[in-house]
Amino acid sequence: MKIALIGYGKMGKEIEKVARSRGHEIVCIIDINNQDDFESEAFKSADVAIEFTNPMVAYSNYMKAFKAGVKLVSGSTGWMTEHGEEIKKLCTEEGKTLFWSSNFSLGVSIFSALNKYLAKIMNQFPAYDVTMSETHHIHKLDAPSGTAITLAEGILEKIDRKDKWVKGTFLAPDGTISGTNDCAPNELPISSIREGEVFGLHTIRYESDVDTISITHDAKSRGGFVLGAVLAAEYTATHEGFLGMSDLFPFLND
Ligand SMILES: NC(=O)C1=CN([C@@H]2O[C@H](COP(=O)(O)OP(=O)(O)OC[C@H]3O[C@@H](n4cnc5c(N)ncnc54)[C@H](OP(=O)(O)O)[C@@H]3O)[C@@H](O)[C@H]2O)C=CC1
Ligand SMILES: O=C(O)C1=N[C@H](C(=O)O)C[C@H](O)C1
Repeated sequence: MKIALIGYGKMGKEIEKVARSRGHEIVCIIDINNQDDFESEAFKSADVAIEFTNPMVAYSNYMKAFKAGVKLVSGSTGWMTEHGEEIKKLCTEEGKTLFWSSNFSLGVSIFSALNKYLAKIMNQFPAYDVTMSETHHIHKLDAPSGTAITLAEGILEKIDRKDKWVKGTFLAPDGTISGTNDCAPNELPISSIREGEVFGLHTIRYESDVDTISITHDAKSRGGFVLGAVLAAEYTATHEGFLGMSDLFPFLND
């Protein structure tokens, strides 16, 4: 399969290696300095482009790839709130294709199914309140993480006494703390910590007066995200529309 890369940072570079090791050809690499290449024949020849950039530029990259007629896989986070509905509509009603996930790892897909199952149980036990926390490396631009937002949406779907997630405390790389976890009973706070080179740590915690139940996913490397993105590209080559992990792993759907 012919793959183009958009964004050649931490994820883009690892995806290149895994894609080549699975027999794919990298036909074009677009980074911040060669934006004209969206119009190149090499880019247009790709079966799929894999995009990992940042919250500010992801949307405009999608528009450029759609214009070039190239299907997309993207893991960029932080753009959904502003442009999510428009992009979904372009894919469901106007023939464009984007496979997007806030987290491409199989482990997080399993964790996400477990999260929803636990939330469904905890809906019956109001003595427990739920909070979330996520920890990532100091270079990360968005907070809360895209994964934390997706997990929070899974909880809100199942727990009737919660109807919105809110930003909780934020521990910045320089050690300063801002924000608060004090919130209304209907709100689910997500704390964010930025330290060192942490790949991605997500915890969901249910707490009563007498005990705590918590579940955690801890990424040991970027390997899971990278393999998942390449598997998603292989899937996207033969599928259309707005795609996600529930298409790739339908057996995990509830
Ligand atoms: N869904 C998932 O499983 C995962 C998602 N992510 C998300 O993916 C994104 C990228 O992560 P990561 O690779 O770690 O980030 P990096 O900052 O390491 O890489 C991003 C790259 O994109 C480049 N870039 C900036 N602007 C443009 C542009 N307009 N067009 C093309 N390239 C551009 C950057 O260049 P420069 O440095 O010069 O600005 C940089 O090389 C983030 O949003 C992160 O949250 C990350 C891991 C897993
Ligand atoms: O920026 C990262 O590194 C990651 N971003 C994604 C997110 O925002 O959830 C996925 C993963 O946790 C790594």
